[in-house]
Amino acid sequence: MSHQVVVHRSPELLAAATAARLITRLVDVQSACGSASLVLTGGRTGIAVLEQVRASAACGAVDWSAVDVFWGDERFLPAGDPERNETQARAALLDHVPVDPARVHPMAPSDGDLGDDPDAAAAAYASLVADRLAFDILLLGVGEEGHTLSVFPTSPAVYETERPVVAVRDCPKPPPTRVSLTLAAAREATEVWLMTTGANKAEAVAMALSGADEVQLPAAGARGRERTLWLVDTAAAAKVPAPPAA
Ligand SMILES: O=C(O)[C@H](O)[C@@H](O)[C@H](O)[C@H](O)COP(=O)(O)O
Repeated sequence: MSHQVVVHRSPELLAAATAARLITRLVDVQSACGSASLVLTGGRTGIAVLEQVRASAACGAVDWSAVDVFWGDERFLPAGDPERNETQARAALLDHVPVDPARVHPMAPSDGDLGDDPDAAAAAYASLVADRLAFDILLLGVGEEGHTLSVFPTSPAVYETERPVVAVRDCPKPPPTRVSLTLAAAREATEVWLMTTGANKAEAVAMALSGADEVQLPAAGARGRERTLWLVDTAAAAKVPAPPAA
């Protein structure tokens, strides 16, 4: 399965163009299937795209009541904590579109019914998504050292092949405790979109697109069943090897 790379001239253009792409893709999937499943991520780029979806004149073209919303990973913090990916996604988009609350599936907070137990939160989410992993679109960010979701190089999570969702501890990117889909679970998605900007990501992007091993560069293991799309700005694309001359 090859991957597609789309380069935008700036982070702002990447966010706006990816938002337009996401709206169009959701509309197309809903036209064919009536509903759509979307997995959100955290991080600056992921949230900026959601903000641009909300700002788009085409936002209302999506039947938001027929979108099933999931998260690829979550910071294991109390409900409403401003650092939670859910909190940021709600502020950026979900609180401003008519989603069906029953179809929005956040990962458990650290102060919820499951208690301060990330393993229990991971097991509960694994049960929820077990037979729903064929997500239509799974959005991902990419870290400087090549992490994606909350799967970091050489971490226990990167070796996980049985469970679709795991607890992550001692995460190099704060906060240290998280809940995350595994790469194997992410690969069940129909389309995986990796979105990142900035010169500090150029090395990770180039390594991922040059066949790096997923243990050392987890983003390299993020592939969709039908499509893997890298959405980057010029700075993040700076070290991507030029395609061979036709
Ligand atoms: O919870 C998180 O932080 C994200 O899941 C993480 O994987 C993020 O997407 C990357 O670290 C990129 O973040 P930036 O887009 O802010 O660089």
